[in-house]
Amino acid sequence: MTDARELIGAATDIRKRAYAPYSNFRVGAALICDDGRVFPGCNVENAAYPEGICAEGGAISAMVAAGGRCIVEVVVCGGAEPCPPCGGCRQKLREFGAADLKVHMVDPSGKVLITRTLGELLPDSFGPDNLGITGG
Ligand SMILES: O=c1ccn([C@H]2C[C@H](O)[C@@H](CO)O2)c(=O)[nH]1
Ligand SMILES: [Zn+2]
Repeated sequence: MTDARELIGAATDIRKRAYAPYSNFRVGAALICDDGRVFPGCNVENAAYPEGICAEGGAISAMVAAGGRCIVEVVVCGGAEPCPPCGGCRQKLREFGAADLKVHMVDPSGKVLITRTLGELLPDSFGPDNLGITGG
């Protein structure tokens, strides 16, 4: 894993900032860009439930706002059990990550529970290349 400790630490730390009063399920995520920068995000729920955003979405937004376009590794931290990215987040990751992008699911102590590639999580995916777009 690339910069394992930094990426895992960023995900477990940001999880503490999660705003999850409705589900009480805190999630932290951190991704590392091809330029080495790390972007964390946490879930932010809303009284209008569907308006809540996932931790991964927050991290992706932070990356894009900072000019990043290529994700090389991701860590997601939920509870004691592995927290697999939801379907929507898998698709969002697909926009900026290749099929061999590693997604590590860790517990709050930082222990890696499961590692999957994005290709395993989202096989036969639809991405920018399907629209003839190679980079944004
Ligand atoms: O990978 C995941 C899975 C769930 N959640 C959030 C959404 C919601 O706030 C809470 C319960 O589903 O967890 C994430 O942030 N990332
Ligand atoms: Zn999600």
